[in-house]
Amino acid sequence: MNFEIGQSAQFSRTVTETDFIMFAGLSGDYNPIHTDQEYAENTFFGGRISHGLLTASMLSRLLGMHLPGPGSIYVSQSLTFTKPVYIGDTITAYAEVVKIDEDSRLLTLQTTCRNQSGSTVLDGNGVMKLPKKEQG
Ligand SMILES: C[C@@H](O)CC(=O)SCCNC(=O)CCNC(=O)[C@H](O)C(C)(C)COP(=O)(O)OP(=O)(O)OC[C@H]1O[C@@H](n2cnc3c(N)ncnc32)[C@H](O)[C@@H]1OP(=O)(O)O
Repeated sequence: MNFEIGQSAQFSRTVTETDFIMFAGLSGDYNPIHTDQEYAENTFFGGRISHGLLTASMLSRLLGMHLPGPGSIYVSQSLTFTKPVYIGDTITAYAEVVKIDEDSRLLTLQTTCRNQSGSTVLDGNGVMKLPKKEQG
């Protein structure tokens, strides 16, 4: 396996209102904290916040496309949503290899998402199974 402890990858994107609407349609989760401005403004959060799994979907892209990348499959992912994500926030998803099990072809990555202020909004660990050598 051509991976090493400490190897990392990241990318950033800005969350839009369209993301909220499309994710609500895709998932069927129309929770008013995401979809109803008036409702959300009257909560502790002061406005609509991202679906937690919309933010987490950035990890899917990071692990599936970058590290370990295409051909790998998700085995597990822990998620702690530490701060809300708002429309217009620029989120950086980051993954770092923390464990390599050559025999079982399992890679464990520490995964975080941070906002433009550097605050962690999501934290967890992902485990990915790598394809056999002959599969790529
Ligand atoms: C399944 C989907 O439909 C729902 C989602 O995906 S929600 C999106 C993902 N989650 C988040 O974005 C949460 C991010 N994390 C946080 O904001 C905080 O870590 C926390 C609020 C979860 C916990 O903060 P903490 O300070 O440790 O805990 P408190 O319990 O003291 O809460 C702080 C204030 O938050 C208010 N609050 C909690 N839950 C709700 C809620 N469902 N709606 C509105 N407000 C909520 C809580 O009232 C506290 O405010 P208070 O003035 O102190 O009472």
